[in-house]
Amino acid sequence: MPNAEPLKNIRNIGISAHIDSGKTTLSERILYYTGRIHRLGEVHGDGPGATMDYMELERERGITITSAATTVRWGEAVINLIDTPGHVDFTIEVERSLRVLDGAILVLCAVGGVQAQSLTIDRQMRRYHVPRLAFINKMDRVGADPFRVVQQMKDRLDCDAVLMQLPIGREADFRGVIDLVTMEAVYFDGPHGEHVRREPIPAELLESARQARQQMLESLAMYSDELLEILLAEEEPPQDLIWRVAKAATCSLQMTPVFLGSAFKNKGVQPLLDAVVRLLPSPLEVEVRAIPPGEESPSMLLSADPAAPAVAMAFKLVEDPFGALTFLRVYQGTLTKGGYYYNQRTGKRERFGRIVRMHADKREDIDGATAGDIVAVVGLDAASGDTYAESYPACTLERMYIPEPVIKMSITPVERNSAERLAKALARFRREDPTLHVTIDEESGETLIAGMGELHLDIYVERLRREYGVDVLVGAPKVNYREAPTEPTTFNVRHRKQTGGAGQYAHIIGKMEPLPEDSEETFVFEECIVGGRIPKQYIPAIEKGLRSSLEKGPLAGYPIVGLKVIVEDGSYHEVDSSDLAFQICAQMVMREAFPQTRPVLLEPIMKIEIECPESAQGSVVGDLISRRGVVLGTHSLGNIVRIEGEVPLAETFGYSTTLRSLTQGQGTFTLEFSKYRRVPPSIQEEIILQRKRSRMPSNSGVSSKA
Ligand SMILES: Nc1nc2c(ncn2[C@@H]2O[C@H](COP(=O)(O)OP(=O)(O)OP(=O)(O)O)[C@@H](O)[C@H]2O)c(=O)[nH]1
Repeated sequence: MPNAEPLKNIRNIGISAHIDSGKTTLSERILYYTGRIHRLGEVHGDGPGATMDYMELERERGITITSAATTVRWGEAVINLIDTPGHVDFTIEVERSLRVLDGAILVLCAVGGVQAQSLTIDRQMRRYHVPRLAFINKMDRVGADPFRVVQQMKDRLDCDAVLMQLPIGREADFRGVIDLVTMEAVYFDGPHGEHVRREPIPAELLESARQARQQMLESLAMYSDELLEILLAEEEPPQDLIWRVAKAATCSLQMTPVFLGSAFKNKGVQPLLDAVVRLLPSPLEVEVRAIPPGEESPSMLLSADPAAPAVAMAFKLVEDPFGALTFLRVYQGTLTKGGYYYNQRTGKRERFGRIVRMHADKREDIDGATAGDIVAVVGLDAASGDTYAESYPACTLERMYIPEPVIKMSITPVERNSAERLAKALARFRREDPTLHVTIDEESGETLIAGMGELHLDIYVERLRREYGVDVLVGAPKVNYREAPTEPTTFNVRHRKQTGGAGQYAHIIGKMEPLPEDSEETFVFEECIVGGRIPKQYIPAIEKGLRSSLEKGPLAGYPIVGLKVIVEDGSYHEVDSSDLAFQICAQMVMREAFPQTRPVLLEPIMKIEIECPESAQGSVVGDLISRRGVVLGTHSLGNIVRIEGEVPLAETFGYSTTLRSLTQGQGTFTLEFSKYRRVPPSIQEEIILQRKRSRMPSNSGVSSKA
């Protein structure tokens, strides 16, 4: 029978955070304390590696590349746990996970505090309205300061972070936590901290615990008149009221409760799991709306009733030696083994022959799953974000936000006979990761891969070698520039072809202008033709002709963005006008008029965050400025400094090598696409010249630099 767990006991949570904050180590401890594994594997070191980093590459590089999913039990609760990567280049994994989860744990380093990726994760959690707890990890490290991290959460994440615990001891002396709700000291005994021991608070900490509790209660009272009145009457609030108020404020995203620990030193994990159950919502408490057929907005409220028609969303595709696995979140009704369900994108009816519950890379067969559950189905022909339902058309769930790629590079198989394996591998990666784009360069015939950053593409090059035995030569990374208008212009273009056979006639008059800088659109088409000067039937052909010309701009063949075209007038011929004639005329409009808008090249600007020893700050900042970068802020964290800035993507290739040498290997950085900005004129000329050279035929006798 489908999952018999009462929905109120299910928690679907993700663990997300900045690189190296300890998500995988925390996941490992959770698996251990919930009895899913009986041996702790460390992310680094010579052991077999952490269970959740099951890909060999993850074990070697000690990083989490793909989201691993697993289900654990904690008391009465069933927790579906997704461990997500911390690298901004794998943001799609985080997007995907947060999209289908009901709550999250935001892991922060007690030393590093709020770092670049924390900001990205925070934005993603808000985008998908995901309530979250914060776990300040690495409390055992030198320089651990939870109060500074809480203040950073308030300042940089603009969230009401409320400490629910106090540390007992600091750094190497970190021994446990004080539970400010129950006012108890909590210790973690045994070789792996598996025995939780609650004691009275040590006398020397009692006063600070009382003050911290008062601070916590006053913060919570902002969300509850009932609690406020009790505090004003100077009475002792009941614990269940404190938890109830904290849960309501957390689920409404008004507050972020903060817990402390050291996953590596096996401290603080069990109270965090208690908080997941107490403070994060069950699927019953999360309102999910779907988009009815033919509509734009999610107006259809889904029901958790197991008897309602099934609705589920595919959020992750993984192909492994046993076949294609599609991870699904069930939003309504029940999925049953052997049942048939329709893909709402393709309309195809598919049989769910095998339904499994996942534990990292192992699978457990089940007979079905109900609303709220996260399971995987074997052998579906799905794409990330697809909705499945019992009928067609039934509804679709909102699509995920898929960021555009900002960098591309060519890949050429070293051995000609591996071309087929290369194509198969890229098709698989593409299905799993919609932010990976694969195209063929029309001029060179090379295979181009495009993604979210150098690391994102490097990982795929490495996976090609390891998983498919395909070695590739990688071309220099190329920046996805854009071409944008800077001034308005008018146009009056006539297309007439009267040679033998059917003639062609089309005439379009109008204007084009730049879109506002902050516009989310890349192209807007409007028409305000009166009196049938151009019959309405030809308007779609005009738009089609204009859009077909956006792909290659006149400066250097890059896509055109930020353009608005308004067709105001024109004329047509009863016999010679046609869709084709107006489509050709529209292409002529772009060829003739767009250059008059004084277009410029735009380049992707990356948000960069660097952490390095204070002693290297001068040389790191100097190098960043030499890359046309700007420093937006620096924050001192003891002997480490965090430098925040912006830098053109084109100036960041190979930056990891430079940073390593500038900081004797101590520096780390994250790069995340921020916006497009105009290229300086001198560099624009150079890019256009290079582009022209690369397009010249090789026997042109003109030497072309690499
Ligand atoms: N001192 C200390 N080190 C920790 C703690 N938790 C994790 N680490 C170490 O920090 C490093 C990164 O840990 P991971 O668990 O891989 O971090 P992650 O966030 O999963 O990393 P990515 O997924 O690659 O972003 C490893 O060397 C861990 O052993 C902790 O509580 N204290």
